[in-house]
Amino acid sequence: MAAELDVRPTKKLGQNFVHDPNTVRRIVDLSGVGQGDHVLEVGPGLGSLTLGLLDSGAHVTAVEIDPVLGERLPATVAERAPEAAARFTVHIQDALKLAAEDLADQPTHLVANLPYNVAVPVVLHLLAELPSLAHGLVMVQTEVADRMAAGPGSRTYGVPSVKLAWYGPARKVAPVPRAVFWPVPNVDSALVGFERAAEPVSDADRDEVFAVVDAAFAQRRKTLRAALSSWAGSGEKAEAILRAAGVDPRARGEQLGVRDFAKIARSKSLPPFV
Ligand SMILES: C[S@@+](CC[C@H](N)C(=O)[O-])C[C@H]1O[C@@H](n2cnc3c(N)ncnc32)[C@H](O)[C@@H]1O
Repeated sequence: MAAELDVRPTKKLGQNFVHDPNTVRRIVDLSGVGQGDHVLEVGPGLGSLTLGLLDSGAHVTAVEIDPVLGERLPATVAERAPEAAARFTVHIQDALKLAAEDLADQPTHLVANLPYNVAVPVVLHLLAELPSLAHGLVMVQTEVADRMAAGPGSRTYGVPSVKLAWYGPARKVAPVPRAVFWPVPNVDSALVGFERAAEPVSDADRDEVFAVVDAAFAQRRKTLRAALSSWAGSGEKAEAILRAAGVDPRARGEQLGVRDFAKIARSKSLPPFV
């Protein structure tokens, strides 16, 4: 298909296309999407996953940054799946700038083979921007999949793990061999599934919680007392906030779960710290 379109994939946009129909079927099956579901696909590229998603009976809204690829998609769908054309929409746009009001419907599922360099920012942006998004299955670089799904205490636990956990649970679903892509990337891939939790983790302000997480992991080898001293205003203040939150000031960020980070943020927003 790529040769037919005279496409020259660019590394900058993470353009590695899945050409294996079994992999497409597997992703669609694992995503659980079907008749009547509303799917958001980021980076449809040449449309192999798009066609698989449409084949399930789902409505698909695709967001593609590359106009050369995006402008071809309606014709590809009309030719390969004419019965599904009415269930397909494409926006030629940066997914990192997508806003709820750009979309005519409210997607419930994110299913995507993501551009690897922006995979985590895209997922976090869409979860923040689209409250209707309840389920996700995304293909990312294996190391990123490990970071997204890691729990406290693990070597790969970090900012992506905690921020994703703010929205709900994430898990590494399956590895994907590099041979299914064209061009073949020099990294391995994996599928990550995530769900939005029915109840928020905490009523703390998300931006405040994320600020604590960023500060704690910016110096992950340091104790929380030291790592949070600038965020709090001083080491003494950091220690008092941590104690009020019931968190040991000598602990490190990598030992805390998302609820602990939320308690720390809450604690700073309450007297005597405000
Ligand atoms: C890994 S390829 C996946 C292509 C296709 N879904 C597949 O599986 O064959 C990533 C796609 O995301 C697009 N892309 C890159 N950055 C993007 C962004 N910020 N917003 C939307 N699409 C983007 C690329 O142009 C490319 O088509």
